[in-house]
Amino acid sequence: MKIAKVIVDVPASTINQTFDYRVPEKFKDMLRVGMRVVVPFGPRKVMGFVVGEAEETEFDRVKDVHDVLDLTPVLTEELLDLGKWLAKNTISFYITALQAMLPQVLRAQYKKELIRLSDGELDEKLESLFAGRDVIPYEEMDGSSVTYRTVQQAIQDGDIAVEYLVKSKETKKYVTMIRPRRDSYLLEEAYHDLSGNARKQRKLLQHFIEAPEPVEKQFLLKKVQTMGSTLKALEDKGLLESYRVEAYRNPYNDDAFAQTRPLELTVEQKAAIQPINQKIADTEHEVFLLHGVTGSGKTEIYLQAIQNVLDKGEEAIVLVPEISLTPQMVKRFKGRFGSNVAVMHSALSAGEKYDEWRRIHRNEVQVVVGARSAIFAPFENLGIIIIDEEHETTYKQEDQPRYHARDVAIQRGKTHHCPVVLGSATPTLESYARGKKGVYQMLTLKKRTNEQAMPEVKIVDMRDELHAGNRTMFSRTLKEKMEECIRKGEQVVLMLNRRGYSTFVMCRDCGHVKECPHCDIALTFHKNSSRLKCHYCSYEEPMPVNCPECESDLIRYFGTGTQKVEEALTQLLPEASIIRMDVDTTRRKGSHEKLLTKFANKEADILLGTQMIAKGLDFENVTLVGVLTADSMLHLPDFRSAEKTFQLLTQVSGRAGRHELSGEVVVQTYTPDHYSIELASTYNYQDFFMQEMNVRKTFQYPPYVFLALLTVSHTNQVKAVQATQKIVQLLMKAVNPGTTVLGPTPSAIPRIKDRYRYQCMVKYKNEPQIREYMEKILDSFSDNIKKDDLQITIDMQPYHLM
Ligand SMILES: Nc1ncnc2c1ncn2[C@@H]1O[C@H](COP(=O)(O)OP(=O)(O)OP(=O)(O)O)[C@@H](O)[C@H]1O
Ligand SMILES: [Zn+2]
Ligand SMILES: [Zn+2]
Repeated sequence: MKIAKVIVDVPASTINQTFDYRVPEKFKDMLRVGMRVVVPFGPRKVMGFVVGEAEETEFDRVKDVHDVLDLTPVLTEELLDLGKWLAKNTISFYITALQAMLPQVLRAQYKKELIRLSDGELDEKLESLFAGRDVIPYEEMDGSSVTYRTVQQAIQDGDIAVEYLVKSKETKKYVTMIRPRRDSYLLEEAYHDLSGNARKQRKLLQHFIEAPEPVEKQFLLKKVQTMGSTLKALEDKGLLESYRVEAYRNPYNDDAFAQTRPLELTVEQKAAIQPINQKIADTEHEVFLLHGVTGSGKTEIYLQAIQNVLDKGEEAIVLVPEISLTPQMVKRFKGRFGSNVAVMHSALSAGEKYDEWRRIHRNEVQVVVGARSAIFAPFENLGIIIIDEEHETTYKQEDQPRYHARDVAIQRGKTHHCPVVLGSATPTLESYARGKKGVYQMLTLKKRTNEQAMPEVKIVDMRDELHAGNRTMFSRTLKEKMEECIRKGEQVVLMLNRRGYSTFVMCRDCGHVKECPHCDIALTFHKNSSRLKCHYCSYEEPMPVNCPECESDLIRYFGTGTQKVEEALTQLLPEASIIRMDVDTTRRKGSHEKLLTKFANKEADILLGTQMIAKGLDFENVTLVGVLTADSMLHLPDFRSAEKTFQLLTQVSGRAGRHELSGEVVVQTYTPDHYSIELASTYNYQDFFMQEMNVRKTFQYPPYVFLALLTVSHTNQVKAVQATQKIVQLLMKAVNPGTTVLGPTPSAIPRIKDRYRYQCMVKYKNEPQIREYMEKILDSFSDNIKKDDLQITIDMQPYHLM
């Protein structure tokens, strides 16, 4: 490569373009498109991606590429193109889009090191460079007589490695291995020659006489219970040698998963998988919407379709929502495909994520199961993309680039000519409408695989409870059913629908609510520390003893936290054992898994939790599901609140009676007549869809229109309003007559971190140039953004209208 076209890591509006850099001789043969480089940019050196190459450049003064960070490209040509598409669609910088596709380790700050892998003799100059050390800073090479060529040769020979050290230090991991340098009989001779005092040395030799295979140093030292110096003595005698190898951090022990075999599909499943298999066989793109009730065997369809793809020598991406990426879920995929599966989710450390990514990058696995960002897995022969629980809002990224994984999946599916399967018991209105129109091909599973009816749902009106003198948070029905269930030795799942609820603090005398001084939102009470915290800016203060307004001491916290429910539950059913699962009890790594295993082993009668227990869990002994507050989401300022309520109730009801035992559900609510609650209780998706579509039509919301949300923020309220006002005017002038431009309106949270927030909402049916308008707006405000600390965020597919 002579001239590299580079996208530099400087996110500013004028810099969505490539810059030419000359490739110095030493990099000419190895530099390729898709690698990361370090280039001079103004006075600084910055990271960049090589996105193209040329023989010559039209510019006179072109600087040199300073350094190359990768030995193989980290982004394929397809991903480079996808990045361009992503940037354009989400109105982001190209560099931001490219960064989003890589694991964090490759995005962060870096420092390079040379690592010695071999204890054998190196090139003379290299030897003097290392000067007895195992690791040296890369820069030392620059001042030395060692050529780049020599280093590259040594890397190829496996004698040394280049390592990018990230601030977090979580890059590759190396382990030291020990192996014998002599044949067994020679070791045996040496064994007898050793003096009787050298007991540990003899033990070490003994080990290799019995088992000549290389073994990890740590393991060996532990086994023989000796120190490195003993080992060193044997190395010095030329009997053993040590060397370093790269180790993957595999968070899952693959051997621990019992192998599973494909199940004989039911008639319904067969009918559903057939069209998918056809597209796989024909190498054709199509989007399928797999609409199957909970427990209808969608996952088994995914597994078998993936098997087909693997048989064809191709690869598969499976997206599952973060919270259903449970050990149970991992087990289903690892059980079928073993170590051929990489798992990517946020609970992994940066290093673990990087390792999983590299296993994909090096074609060591063919299947990835992961949360949202796994959609960028660097596979080159994709045969299928599956999005489970396609209705989950976590598939939308809420930072730049604000993409929806579904759109990215479809884009990649088109490029790779492969099917995309969207699965759900409660598809989004958008997807279902597309299914009805034939844009997506609809596949339906109406029955559970166990042929059981869906669990019966009983709605309890909590107002009646109050009238009858029951002031607890448990209805009489729920209490009775829980008692009965536990008596029979079966288990209960209790969900507290907390979204929209928080444990805020209010004065009973004057009604004063403690708010964050920097954000217009109530502070949340944290019982453990007895402090009030803001969830938007991390502000905190101690819980007041008296009301700051009226001095009354009747200041109390309100709302129903899981802790509070647990306490009440213990009073109600003192003999029942409870596992509480919420953000607090699952913060530590692995605790989520531990709690679920405990429940699966029937070590508790009741699993009490927030939304996180509604999804994907499959316990055979659960026969009762209780929902404490079905309607707490309904009153949020969100046009999807009815849809989300319907989805959540359906999902959580689906946890009961999934195996031999039949199940029951009790839903407590203050609005029993709301259609989302009523229709969820009869599993009537069709009617819900029709009703909700009417609502969306009346109020002009998706899927009838597209939305774009601009949020403007500034520390000065007037400036925020004025800028928004101007944006509204600019847009009004540009758009079609059928398009609505709303604003300026204060955002649902009007102030965060002392910044006032106003918004402008665009509702449109057909605006082919809407993205250009948005870019123009950003351009016209670029001075205010740079110099006056104005912020404008644009979301082309808003989910949080906050
Ligand atoms: N063909 C089959 N024969 C027998 N059992 C099956 C079959 N397919 C799936 N199952 C079993 O039925 C249960 C439910 O299946 P699965 O979890 O795949 O459903 P699902 O539609 O993905 O459920 P959910 O949407 O609730 O997560 C599982 O225990 C699974 O092992
Ligand atoms: Zn008061
Ligand atoms: Zn705050």
